[in-house]
Amino acid sequence: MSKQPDMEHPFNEQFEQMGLDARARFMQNHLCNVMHELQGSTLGIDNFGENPDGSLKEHLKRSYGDWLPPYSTRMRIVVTGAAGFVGSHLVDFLMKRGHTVIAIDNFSTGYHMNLLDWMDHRNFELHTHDVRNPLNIKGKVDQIFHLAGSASPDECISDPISILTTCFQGTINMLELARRCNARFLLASSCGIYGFPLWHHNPQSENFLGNVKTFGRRACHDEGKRAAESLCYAYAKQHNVEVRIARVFNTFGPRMRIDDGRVVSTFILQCLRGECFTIKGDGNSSRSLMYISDLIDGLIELMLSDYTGGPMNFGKQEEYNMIEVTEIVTRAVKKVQGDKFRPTPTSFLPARTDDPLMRHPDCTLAKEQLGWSTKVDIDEGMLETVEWFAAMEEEDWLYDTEEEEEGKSPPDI
Ligand SMILES: O=C(O)[C@H]1O[C@H](OP(=O)(O)OP(=O)(O)OC[C@H]2O[C@@H](n3ccc(=O)[nH]c3=O)[C@H](O)[C@@H]2O)[C@H](O)[C@@H](O)[C@@H]1O
Repeated sequence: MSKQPDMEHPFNEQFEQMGLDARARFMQNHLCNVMHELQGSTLGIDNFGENPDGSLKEHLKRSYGDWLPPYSTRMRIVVTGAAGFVGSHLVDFLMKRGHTVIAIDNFSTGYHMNLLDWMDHRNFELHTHDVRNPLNIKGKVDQIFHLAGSASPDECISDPISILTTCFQGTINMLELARRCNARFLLASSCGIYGFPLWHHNPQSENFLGNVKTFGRRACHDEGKRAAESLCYAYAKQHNVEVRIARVFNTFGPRMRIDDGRVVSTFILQCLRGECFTIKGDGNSSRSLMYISDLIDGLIELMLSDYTGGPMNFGKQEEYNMIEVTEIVTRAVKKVQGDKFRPTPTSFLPARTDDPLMRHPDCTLAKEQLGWSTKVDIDEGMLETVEWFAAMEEEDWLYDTEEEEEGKSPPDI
C-alpha cells in the first residue's frame, strides 16, 4: 500500500508552512495517489486510457491540465542533482507525466524546498547522497539523468577539488549504476568544455574542440566536464552503456541559487534591492541566456532520441552583452515593482580572470536531430524569474539546507 494522507491530521506542520500554490499542488498529489489506488494501485497516469468509459481519463485531464506523458510507458527514472535549479525543474516535468522519480542530491547546493511539491507523492523517492560515493539501486531503472555537480563561478575558486572530483568520480559511479541497471544515461555537460572561445570560434558548434587550460580559474569545471564526457564514451564502448550528452549553455529561471555569483541571479537581486549592478570588465563580454523550460524540453528530447552521434549543444541563439543584461533585468523588475521601482546605478569592476569573452551556441544539430529550438522570449523568461525572486525575497528566503552525513557507507536504495 502506498503512502496515504494521514486522515486524522491532514494539515501537518509542513503543510502549514507552505504558500497557497504549494498547498494546492500538495492536495493534487494526494488526489492523484487516491486515483491511482482506485485504478488498481500500479496504474500510472499514462494508463488511464484503460478505464472502461474513459471518464477517469477525462477527469484527470481536467484536474491536471498538461499532465500527459510524452512516453508511451511509465518509467523509473533517476535524477542526480535533483534538488538543484535544473534538477528540480526536470523532476517537476517527469513527475507531472506520471513517472517514478528517484531523486539524488547531497544538498550541498540544492534545496529541499525545490522538491517540496513531491515529498509526499507515491511516485517520488528522495535520497541524500553524494555521487562521489557509489550508489546501488534495487529494481529496474530505465533512465539516469546525471545532473549533480556545481558550476558556480565562485566555487570554482573556493572548492575546485570538490567540483573536479564530483565531475570525475561522480560520473564513474553513476555510469556504473547505469551499467548494472542497463539504464540509458544522460550527462548534463557544459559549454564550459569549450573554454575560452575566440572570435573565429563564434558561435560554438559541437565540432569546436575547445580552448581550455588545465590550470585556469575554471579548469576544475571545464576539464571535469571534459573528463566526464570521455568517461561516457568509454562506458559506451567498453560496457555498451547507452549514453547521451547535453552541452548546456547559460540557463536562467526560478530556483537559481541566489549566492553562486552567476550574472542573472546577481543582477536581479541587485536591481530588486536597489543596489548597484556590478559589471565585471567593460560590459562587452556576452552570453546566450536560455530559459529553464527550453532546456528541460531539450534534455527530455535528447534522452528519448536515438541519436548517438556525439554531444549536443543546448542554448539560446541570441547573444547579449552585460550592459544589455542589466537592461533586460531592469525591464522585468520595473514591471514587478511598479511604482516602487528605483533605477539601479552601474559600477564597473575588474574583469574576472579567465572570463570567456563570449559564449554563443550553434544549435543546428539539436534542431536537425530533435527538432528542438528555444521558444521562450528573454523578456518573458526574465519576468517569470524576477517574479519568483521577488516572492522569495518577501518570504525571507525560506531555504533549508542539509549537509550530507560524511563517512556513510555506500547506500543500497
Ligand atoms: O551557467 C553556466 O552555464 C556557466 O556559468 C558560469 O559561467 P559564466 O558564463 O561565466 O556565467 P556567469 O557567472 O553568469 O557570468 C557571465 C558573465 O557575467 C559577468 N558578470 C557576472 C557576475 C557579475 O556580478 N557581474 C558580471 O559582469 C561575468 O564576468 C561573465 O562575463 C560557470 O562558471 C560555468 O562553468 C557555467 O557553465
